[in-house]
Amino acid sequence: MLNQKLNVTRALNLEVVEELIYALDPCELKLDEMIEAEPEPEMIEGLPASDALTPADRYLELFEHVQTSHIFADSKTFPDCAPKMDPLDILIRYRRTRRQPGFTLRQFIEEHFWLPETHNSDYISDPSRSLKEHIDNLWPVLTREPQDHIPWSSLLALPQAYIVPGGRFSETYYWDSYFTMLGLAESGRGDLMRCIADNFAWMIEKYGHIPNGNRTYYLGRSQPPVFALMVELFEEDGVRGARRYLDHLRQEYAYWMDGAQSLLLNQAYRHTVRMPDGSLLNRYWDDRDTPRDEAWREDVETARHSGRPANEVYRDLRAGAASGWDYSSRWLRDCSRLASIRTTQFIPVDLNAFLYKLESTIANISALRGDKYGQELFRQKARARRQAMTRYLWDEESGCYRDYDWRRQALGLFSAASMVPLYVELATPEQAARVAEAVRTRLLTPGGVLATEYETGEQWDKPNGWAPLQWMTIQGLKRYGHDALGDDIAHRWLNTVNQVYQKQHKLVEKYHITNNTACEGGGGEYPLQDGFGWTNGVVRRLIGLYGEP
Ligand SMILES: OC[C@H]1O[C@H](O[C@H]2O[C@H](CO)[C@@H](O)[C@H](O)[C@H]2O)[C@H](O)[C@@H](O)[C@@H]1O
Repeated sequence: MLNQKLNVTRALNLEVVEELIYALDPCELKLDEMIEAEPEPEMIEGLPASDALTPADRYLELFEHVQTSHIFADSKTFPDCAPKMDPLDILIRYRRTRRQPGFTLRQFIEEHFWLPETHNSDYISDPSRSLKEHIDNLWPVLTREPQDHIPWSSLLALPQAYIVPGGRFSETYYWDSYFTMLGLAESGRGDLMRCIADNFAWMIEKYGHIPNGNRTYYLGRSQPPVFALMVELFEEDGVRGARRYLDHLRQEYAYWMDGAQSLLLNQAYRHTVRMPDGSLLNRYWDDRDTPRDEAWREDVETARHSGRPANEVYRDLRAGAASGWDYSSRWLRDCSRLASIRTTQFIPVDLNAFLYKLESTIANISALRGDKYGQELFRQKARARRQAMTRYLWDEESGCYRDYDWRRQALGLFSAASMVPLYVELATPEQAARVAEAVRTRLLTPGGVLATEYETGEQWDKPNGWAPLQWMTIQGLKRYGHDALGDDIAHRWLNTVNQVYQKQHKLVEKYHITNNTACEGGGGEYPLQDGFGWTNGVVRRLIGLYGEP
């Protein structure tokens, strides 16, 4: 039996190796060039560890049967179920019994799996509490203590406590955590901030990068790289010890730049793209090109109507999830069709601004440690990235940053991502003034700043406003002296969140912000979620700065 299990595990790993090899777009990098560029051992290093198979890998046709049978309304429910016994035994039992009279899938699943707990679903908020009190009282509800890993479950155990967003999101999320930490600092929870950062440092050591979230099915990708901003937050808020993360920052950088040195002009490999002038910029990527476990039904459906090779669509959907903007007109060739998604063909302005911050932070901490060589090396990388961004992502005519479609060699859409270069202070004062004007005239609404100008039915588009985008816009503007606009947006956003809180006594993931009366946001592939980690974080920070609305 043991040998049998080992063979299955090996077979699955080989499948992943093959996936990685064939998943590379031949137009981007030919196979023999790739082998020359990346020696074999390094490629194998990028694979998930053998104990990190996803539920789709483990349950094979049982997984597909569950996802297609609609026994759970949300595609994420089954991947989050923990098995009651060895998955291989479950699969064997399934194969043996599925055609027998009286077999029902729902009953089989309930007998063999623990369904996910919804920790905060029984939380009742106290309407007499102010917004600030409500948020401070919610931190313990959204906190998960380190726990033993349930064998074969998709949840990756973490060494320290962490905050989850809430609702269906019962695991930690990379970029959410930074915006959550802003509020934790304001609530005097430096202890939790440290735990969260240590968890991410631990994941860098264990997996070589910070995954989208602590689930096996999130290991193939990361999310907007904000670890450097977390480290900086420590210094600002007096939590000592930011310097000890230098090695982790450098390791995260190596993940994002993997393969870059061997790229010829116009070639791409994983997250890196060599531009026509020889400069290097980055894109979002996922090492897999299969339907996402947590959105399996949706992805299969999208690919079916795309008229494109399914694996290409899956990769672009996964890369879109890595961007944190899942989904948005930013990644679509045709704004009315998710199937036209081309995330891997875009050089995103926010991703490159975050990497500029990472390079600058490595340079700064190297200087503090007396490493002059490291300091100059990373200063130079940051300078080069800023130049390349100005060349390819800056739109002089409309005065804003835009994503760049490197395959078509054309600018993409303007969005609130244009504010990230201001947030990380890579824009010139002249560029910042023009971006401020573009935001004021094109994205400002009664309730805050829109993600984009386009109404597509996707959640990272009009009419939705999101907490992380408000925060980076407010602070980005203020960093360049546009205080009046920044303060105005802060008040609009506080008012939005408070209006809904007064009626419903909860904070949510995103808001509909185009009308004078704010309401809950919508759109996208899953229903609106309550909680909500990053909204709480940003609002708590703004209350500290501006007072209660
Ligand atoms: O289940 C679908 C997708 O859900 C996540 O994305 C959304 O929620 C995250 C947690 O708040 C947030 O970080 C992201 O910006 C949202 O769009 C998840 O991150 C995706 O990977 C997943 O496929």
